[in-house]
Amino acid sequence: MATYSRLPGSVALITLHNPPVNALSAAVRQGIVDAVQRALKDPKVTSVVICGQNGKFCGGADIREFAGPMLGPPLVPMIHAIEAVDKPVAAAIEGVALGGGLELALACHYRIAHSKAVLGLPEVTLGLLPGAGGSQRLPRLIGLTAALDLITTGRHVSAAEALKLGVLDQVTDSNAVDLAVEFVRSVAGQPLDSRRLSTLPCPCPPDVDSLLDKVMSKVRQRSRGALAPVACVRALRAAASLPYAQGMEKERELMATLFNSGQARALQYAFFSQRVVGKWSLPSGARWDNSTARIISKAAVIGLGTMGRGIVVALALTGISVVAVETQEKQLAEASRVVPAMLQREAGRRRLATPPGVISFSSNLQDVSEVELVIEAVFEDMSLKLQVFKHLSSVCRPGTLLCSNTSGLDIDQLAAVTQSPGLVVGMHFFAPAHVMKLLEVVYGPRSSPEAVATAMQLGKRMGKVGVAVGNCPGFVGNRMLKPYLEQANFLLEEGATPRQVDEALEEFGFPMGVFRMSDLSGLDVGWRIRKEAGLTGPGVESTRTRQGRRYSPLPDQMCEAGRLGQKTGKGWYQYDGPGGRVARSDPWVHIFLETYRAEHGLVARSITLEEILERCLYALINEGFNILQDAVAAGPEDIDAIYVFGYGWPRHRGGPMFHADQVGLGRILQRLNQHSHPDVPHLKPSTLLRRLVAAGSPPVQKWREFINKERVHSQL
Ligand SMILES: CC/C=C\CC(=O)SCCNC(=O)CCNC(=O)[C@H](O)C(C)(C)COP(=O)(O)OP(=O)(O)OC[C@H]1O[C@@H](n2cnc3c(N)ncnc32)[C@H](O)[C@@H]1OP(=O)(O)O
Repeated sequence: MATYSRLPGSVALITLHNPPVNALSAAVRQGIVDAVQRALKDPKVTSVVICGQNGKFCGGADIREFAGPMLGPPLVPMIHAIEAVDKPVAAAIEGVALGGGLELALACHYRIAHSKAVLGLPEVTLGLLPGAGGSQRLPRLIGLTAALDLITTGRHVSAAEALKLGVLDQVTDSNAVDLAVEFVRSVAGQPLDSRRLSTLPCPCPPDVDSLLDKVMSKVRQRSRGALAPVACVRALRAAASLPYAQGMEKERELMATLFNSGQARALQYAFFSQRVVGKWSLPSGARWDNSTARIISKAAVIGLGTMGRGIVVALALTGISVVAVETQEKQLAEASRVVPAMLQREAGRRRLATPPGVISFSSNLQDVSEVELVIEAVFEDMSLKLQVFKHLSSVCRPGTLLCSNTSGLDIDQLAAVTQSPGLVVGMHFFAPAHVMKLLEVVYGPRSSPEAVATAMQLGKRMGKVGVAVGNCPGFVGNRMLKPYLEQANFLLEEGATPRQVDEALEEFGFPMGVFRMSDLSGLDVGWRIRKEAGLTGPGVESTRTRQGRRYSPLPDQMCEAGRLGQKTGKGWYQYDGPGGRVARSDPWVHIFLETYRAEHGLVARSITLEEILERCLYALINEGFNILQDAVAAGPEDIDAIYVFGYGWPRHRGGPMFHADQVGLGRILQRLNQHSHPDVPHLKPSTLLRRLVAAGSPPVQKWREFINKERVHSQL
């Protein structure tokens, strides 16, 4: 709702009440409509201030209402009515003015904000555009060029930047509501025509068409199939070329198309998934709201390879003092040189004046004795990690949390060699660790709630999306990746080319197809893991069935030929040289594949894009169902957040489990059955998938409840 009060000196104060962010729900909109009417009718009122309760102006339209029928007064006429008021109206912006919240402020005649406020039109991130006049008013206020940037990226800006851009009239370090009240009193009675943004022309650069074309091609390239950024540019083209009323008509038309698109639903689901994963729970009953996190101020990182360096930077950026340990002198010297530069660069990118944390470098493990938390990031080798954990357990003071950045090794085994297994968890970062948003927090059967809570809290401080997951080989992300990679290799055996597979996946929306990705991360990573698993290496027979399952030796043979990817200048593609980035098809690979097929009596067939997507994605999704069934992930949102934030799954497709829901569980089951083969266990439909289909394919939002019920009745 919204409350109305009259302050001394003829100012009406309208306050939005809808915790936690004063979203514009039906009740709030109704409250605003009523309060504005009251202010208009009251002859003693000469000016109006709109603010939000509890230091938050407004977080925009109530996203939860998008799923249901439209109730209450619509936003657009409400906003028009505010602009039309013949008494000065000011928005007093504290906390946030986002989306519909900023659009409400743009309808006000003046905008005054607290210096800590954050403003923006993030609708594009929800698959929408600023559809309450924002796409037409903002460019009229700050010019087309700046509006294109804010609206197509959805980025949040500080009050200082908003003032510079001209979004705000004044910024204060003290109370924004008091200042706004004082301000509107001082302008009461002054003409308002020039303050109504809908009446102003849109300031455009002379080469407006070429600017719009350039931005359009940039968003198309960046958004890989997302509809909203393209619609945003179209709406801004209308603002630049049409009178306001016609521009609004275009905005309405574009919004209607977006609003009903599957992409908007997927992006809104992704918004809530990100929040759901923060409310973690463990099978033991420990949860985010009944477990206490420790506040870490001093940490250590062991191992300064690529991952370790990124983790050091991520920690230091939060203001934590870091002891960075590397026992190999050459690697230590290089890290001591490179890490401070990385830190400086990242601090600059985040607009921090100086990096807040202090880093000390050491080659001596003894130097971690005083820290509160250690993150081990040594080579992915179990015996080495066990040695490090044993050593840490004796060096660190009692109560120190010991974390491993392993990408899939057994956390419980590591915990077992320490004196306090309850204080051991996995903190699986993604490269580059100071940039990538995902953090898998892996709990073993003995990990304490405090250890999980501390790792999750630390992730949040580092700006990560932390997802608590159970302990199993590969955890969630890499466990699901295995069948995906496997299918991609099988497709090559059957007649596809790396480019064909990659193009299908990139068209789906991945930033990189599986083979380009593999070239980037290095083919030797998987090779080492397969050797450790006894799947390849000296003495292993070169057959296409290993350990009782279909196996493709193709990637092993690539490694044996020295083709390790970008670092060697050759992998599934060829590059300009070692470290080259531009992938070109390589005739060598085509001959290699033909020779391989001939040797194994395989006849290449033509493979459709549909088959590529089905086999790669449905194999991955099927493993997702197995993971839910095994309670390694608490719900589909956890898996989807992992894939969106760590594995390049296109956000406008919500995540693999959301995608399964959109495609239809019955269809996924039917296609898995079709592609299934006795020696490819990954394609055998999961029991959970079968049970969901048998239960009438409930929507993804109901799966958590369904799984819990099935578990109670021991059906899973
Ligand atoms: C005609 C259409 C016109 C306009 C369209 C729109 O306005 S679309 C909405 C545009 N607004 C946004 O995109 C803002 C979304 N919210 C945020 O970015 C953040 O929540 C915010 C406001 C920066 C606060 O961040 P913080 O980290 O402090 O909190 P958190 O994100 O955990 O949110 C707290 C709870 O509030 C819920 N919530 C936030 N915004 C909205 C919203 N606009 N509608 C509904 N609910 C919202 C959020 O889900 C959290 O609730 P929880 O129960 O914990 O999930």
